[in-house]
Amino acid sequence: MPGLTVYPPFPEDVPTAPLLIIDYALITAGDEHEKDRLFKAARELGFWYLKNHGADEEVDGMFDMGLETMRLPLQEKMKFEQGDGGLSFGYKAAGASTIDEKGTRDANEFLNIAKDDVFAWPAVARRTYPETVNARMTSTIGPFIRKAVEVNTTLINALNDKLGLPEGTLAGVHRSDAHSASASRFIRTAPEAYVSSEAKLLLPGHTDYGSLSFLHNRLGGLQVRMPVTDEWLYVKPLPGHAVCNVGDALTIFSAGILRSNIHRVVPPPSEQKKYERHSLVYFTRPEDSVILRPVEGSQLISQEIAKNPEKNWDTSTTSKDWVARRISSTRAKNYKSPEAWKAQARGTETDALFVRPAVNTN
Ligand SMILES: O=C(O)CCC(=O)C(=O)O
Ligand SMILES: [Fe+2]
Repeated sequence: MPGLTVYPPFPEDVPTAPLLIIDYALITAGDEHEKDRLFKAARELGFWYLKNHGADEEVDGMFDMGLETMRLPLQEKMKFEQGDGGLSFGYKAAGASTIDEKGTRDANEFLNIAKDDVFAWPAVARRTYPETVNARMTSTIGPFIRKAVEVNTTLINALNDKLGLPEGTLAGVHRSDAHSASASRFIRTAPEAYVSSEAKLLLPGHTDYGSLSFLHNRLGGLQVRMPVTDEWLYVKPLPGHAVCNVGDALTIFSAGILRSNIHRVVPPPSEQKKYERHSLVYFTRPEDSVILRPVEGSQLISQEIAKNPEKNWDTSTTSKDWVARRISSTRAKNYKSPEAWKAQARGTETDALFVRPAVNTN
């Protein structure tokens, strides 16, 4: 059975998040007004829809490949389990992650495929994958990853311009031939989880670890937490539109100008609950050895740093370690205590991470 290529009706009475629709064709044509709109979306909500991205066919293929892989026997999939060491490449079984500080297990299966393996194919750069992945490496996964890299690079270059950075500054820390944690992720969540999930959360509130995410949904469930009001609103899937969002690394590179917004996944709304949920993301993450701190060369970023002297945006952490900390700390096997979970599993979602301890003047 192919993936769910139709978009089941989304209920009319459910409030949805007001994401701007950015036209990728205008961005590639260098339209300054559209680039301004992209910059606005990346600063204010950190999420936007992207139309005319040209990846629909590749996305359909990835949904089929993802499902073929998920339908393999669990025992087969477990041969490719991602492990507990902080690398996210490979298969993650349902229940292998925690979704809250009590250690409640998640209900999602993931298939994460490293960009480095796709570009190195048939050589192995990071790890091996199930046969269903190997069989489609050239026909499906390669074309999708190349499109996703192209789209995210174009958006990153547009943001680079609007931040007033010298040309190619951000692209220079996201070179596609350098090793990074960049990867595609296919997610499957069975409808039983919508009722059995203790916390009624499929993915807890989080920010993405990397720079830019290129997400494809057919079923509702994704929610963003609105700035100011803190209200959780569904992101309605729109045919032909990707959902893009800023991750922690772009927030740090820009000293907080770009917004890595908190989001989560809950069961699909009303009638949509009868469907199994599948989603597909491509995460662009910085090169492994890049230290996460504001980049130099932009007046806008320097001014932002000067305006907020209480924030220390220099994490002194490489991208590789940043991602590893966030991934390994949510593995169920690594669960220690509510305090440890809260301290370790979060990124920019605790602004506190970047606030220097108050100086005691008493
Ligand atoms: O499944 C979705 O809609 C979102 C997934 C997500 O936020 C993630 O994998 O980081
Ligand atoms: Fe996410």
